Amino acid sequence: MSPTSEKAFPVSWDQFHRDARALAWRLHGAGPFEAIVCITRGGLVPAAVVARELEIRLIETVCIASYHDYQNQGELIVLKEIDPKIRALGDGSGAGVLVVDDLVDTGKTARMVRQMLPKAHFATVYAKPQGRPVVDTFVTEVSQDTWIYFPWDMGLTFQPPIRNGASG
Ligand SMILES: O=P(O)(O)OC[C@H]1O[C@H](OP(=O)(O)OP(=O)(O)O)[C@H](O)[C@@H]1O
Ligand SMILES: O=c1[nH]c(=O)c2nc[nH]c2[nH]1
Ligand SMILES: [Mg+2]
Repeated sequence: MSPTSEKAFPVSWDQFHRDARALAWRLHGAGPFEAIVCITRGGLVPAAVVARELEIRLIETVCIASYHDYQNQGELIVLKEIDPKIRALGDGSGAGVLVVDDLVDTGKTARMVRQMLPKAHFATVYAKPQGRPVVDTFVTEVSQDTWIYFPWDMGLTFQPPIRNGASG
């Protein structure tokens, strides 16, 4: 993602819950899934909603960080690998495993997890065009020059009146 995204796409908790539930509806016909692997930290929230809706109770994490400095992507760091018991599912291919993240942007994070679980089903709530080919199921696409603002990263602040020069 470029250091200064031109467009902002702010998402409230309510909207995120609706979108994550819409993702669960789409995934309902794509399973069954034996386990969820969520890509932390962003994948934790949609994974909780999807796990509840699809009644999946076996949840694993793969911990990857790459946006160390706000909108600048750096080196991908794997802080925790997938448990070998989960990697062994589907004869070691990841078949029957659902990988969940909040979004794909460049697709680098998802591609790295795909190498670990080649036949897993990849699902994100939001997708940008560069990352879209890496995911099997998503809910909403936004343009590449949009930054998605998640509710866990935001707080309530005063908004100046539009007439005083507030930007959209
Ligand atoms: O498609 P990409 O360009 O690889 O970007 C997408 C990834 O970036 C964000 O994670 P981040 O590295 O910021 O860590 P976090 O989930 O802990 O916030 C987001 O949650 C995705 O996992
Ligand atoms: O909060 C975020 N919003 C984004 O649009 C994005 N892209 C990569 N990582 C991201 N994190
Ligand atoms: Mg993430």
